[in-house]
Amino acid sequence: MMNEGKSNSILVSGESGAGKTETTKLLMRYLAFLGGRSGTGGRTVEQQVLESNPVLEAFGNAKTVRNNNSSRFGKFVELQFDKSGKISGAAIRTYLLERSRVCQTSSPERNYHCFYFLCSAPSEDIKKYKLGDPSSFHYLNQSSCIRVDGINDAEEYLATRNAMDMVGITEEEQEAIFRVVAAVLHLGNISFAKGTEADSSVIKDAKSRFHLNTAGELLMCDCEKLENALIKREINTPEGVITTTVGPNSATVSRDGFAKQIYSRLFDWLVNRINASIGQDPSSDKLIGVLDIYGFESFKTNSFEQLCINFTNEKLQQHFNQNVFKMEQEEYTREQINWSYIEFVDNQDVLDLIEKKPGGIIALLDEACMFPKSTHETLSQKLYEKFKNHKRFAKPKLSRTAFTIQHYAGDVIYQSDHFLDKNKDYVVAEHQELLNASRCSFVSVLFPPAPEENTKSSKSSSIATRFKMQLHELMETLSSTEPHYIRCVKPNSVLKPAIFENTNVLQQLRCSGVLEAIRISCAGYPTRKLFHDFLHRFRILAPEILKEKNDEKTTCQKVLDKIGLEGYQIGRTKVFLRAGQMAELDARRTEVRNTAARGVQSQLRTHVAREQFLILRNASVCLQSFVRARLACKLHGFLRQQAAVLKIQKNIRRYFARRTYSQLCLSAITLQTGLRTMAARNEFNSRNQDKASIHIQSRWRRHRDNLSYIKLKRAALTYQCAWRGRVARRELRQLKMAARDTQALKVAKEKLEERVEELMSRLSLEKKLR
Ligand SMILES: Nc1ncnc2c1ncn2[C@@H]1O[C@H](COP(=O)(O)OP(=O)(O)OP(=O)(O)O)[C@@H](O)[C@H]1O
Repeated sequence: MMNEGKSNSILVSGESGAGKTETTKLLMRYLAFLGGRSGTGGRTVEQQVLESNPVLEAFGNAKTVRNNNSSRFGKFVELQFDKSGKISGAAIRTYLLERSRVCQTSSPERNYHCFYFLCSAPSEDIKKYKLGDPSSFHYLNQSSCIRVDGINDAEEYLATRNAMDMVGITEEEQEAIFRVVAAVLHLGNISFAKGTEADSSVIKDAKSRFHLNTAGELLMCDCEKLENALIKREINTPEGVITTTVGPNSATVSRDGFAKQIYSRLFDWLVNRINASIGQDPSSDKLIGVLDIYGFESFKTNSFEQLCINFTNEKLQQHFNQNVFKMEQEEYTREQINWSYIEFVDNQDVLDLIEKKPGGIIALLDEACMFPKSTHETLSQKLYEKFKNHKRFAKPKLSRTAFTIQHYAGDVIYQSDHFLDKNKDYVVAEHQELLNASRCSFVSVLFPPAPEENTKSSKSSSIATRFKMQLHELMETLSSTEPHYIRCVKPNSVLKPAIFENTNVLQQLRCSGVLEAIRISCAGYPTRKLFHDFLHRFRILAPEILKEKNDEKTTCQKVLDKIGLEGYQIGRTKVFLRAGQMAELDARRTEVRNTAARGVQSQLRTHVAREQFLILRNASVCLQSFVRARLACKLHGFLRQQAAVLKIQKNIRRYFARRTYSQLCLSAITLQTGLRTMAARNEFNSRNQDKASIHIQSRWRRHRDNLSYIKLKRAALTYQCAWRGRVARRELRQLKMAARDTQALKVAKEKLEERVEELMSRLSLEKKLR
């Protein structure tokens, strides 16, 4: 798409249950991977598109005979790309939701998944919406199939709510959505009985009234008005508005119509809401559209929906024929290349039969809807009459209302019984007014007031015509894009893996024109390019040939010869290539470009790497010096800290040591003092004792010595006295002898006398002292 500058579309087709939806999901995932924006904040467009699938499947898919998860609506997803090839926006367009399923299901089919999911919701939700087992609701219990293998309704309910969160549907909106879904279920349980007057009806019983009131509460509208809207009709006449009543059957039809309208509007709202939250890119001019539309259907009983579905498939088949066969072969002829024409089955006549205006089935159906007196029988008669000679139309032998159309995929018998009702697309004015006046803004938005002048035209609008117009628009979109086809083939009808029903598979391949498509792609030239475009793209494979001054055709021929391709053809203005040759040329071109790119890249990378290296080196040197400075600072700080710590430790230790020492000293001194005091006291005591004993001894000795001295002295004195007396008497006798002789003796006599006296006084003194 980016190379060619042209939008693309992928048309996924096949029978119901062949795998279209699954293929579409894989495609979307692949495109999201290719064009996704990684790393952007929030949810990307592609994520939101992928996450919208569970929401649309919950409300638009149902179990059918052919597929447990059959899409009951068509879907065209438009991925918009910006100039850089990234997804910049997306839009989902849906086509013709099968409304009748809301009110009518038959075994073994189911109604839309969301009803069953809601009935398996957590108990608080069940209580809030006054729900119960699915089999208690008329819209669900018409079929005996309530559960489907492989679908866990309770888990799916939570998954759907989760997906709603993802696509940006708020909690209040989700609450309102499920309230409306529950209201539809309750509406279905309202039964009517015949009223007292003719053509009138009343609410059948208390149970029906309960459901009526619950539906009214859930839709937040007046219950009495809801009842009137179901059993009464207002008719505008020139004289004024007349209110009439309707019988039970008409009331039931009115109820079902009401429920279908609500559900289809809810579905449209969901699609619009998802589109609004994904966002479009108005500036985008390139898109890839993926079309997943309901597959061809042929049941036992086929009705209006099957006609629309098969009409769509016919349209798509024609698009396929146009692109693969008609246009292809026309171009071969125009370009005058060697070609033998391949036949194919053209389905233009079936399309004319259905959509031609005037005179096609849809036109006749619309016409019949305009006449109040038309019935399905009159419609059938008209069809039989009009197409009695049409080779694609037939009347089954024993039926008065059925008709057969020979589709490209086989004959289908349609029962026209409900064609008229199903084709009418108008909202009963009373229903419109009632819900528009709802106290719930969500419900009133679903039913905006219809403009006065449009009321008439909307009454007459038909579903088939609207659908035809939608398809026409779709075809126009597809025509402006490069189409790609994916044909899904259903291997078996028992929905089991690894079983291939060969006849069935072959029939599908034949009907969808795949066999002819294979023949044409084997024999044909799927790729073609204008000479100029071809040379512009592939000139790099042979640049020297371009230097020669030849015309474009010859240059193309020479380039292709040089490359050595075989089997191609040169037309008048274009080069026609066989399947795979373009890819081969592209591969060679890519190789040449890659080699050149590698040279440029290596030079550029060297330059960039050197620049980066220098920047890196400077930065790293700067960083290193800074880091080193920081480390040195840190080390310095650490060392300072360590020194401080040591100092503090030293001081603390010194303090503690000193304190301990002081305490020790004090204790020692105290101890020493005590001991010394004790010793001194002992010494003192002993000295005192010694002194006392010495004193005593000295006193005693003195006393003893004094006594002995006194004794000695006395003795000495006694001796001395005795001696001296003897000596003195001897001297006295001598003196007396000398005195007698002389005077000297007289003096000596006197001296001796004095002496005797002195000694006598001393002796008396001593005697006194003693
Ligand atoms: N590629 C696949 N791999 C495994 N199973 C697949 C694949 N494609 C389809 N199936 C199985 O087939 C079933 C039907 O596929 P899917 O819903 O895609 O069919 P469909 O063609 O879209 O049908 P319808 O037209 O009814 O919507 C899937 O539920 C799945 O079980």
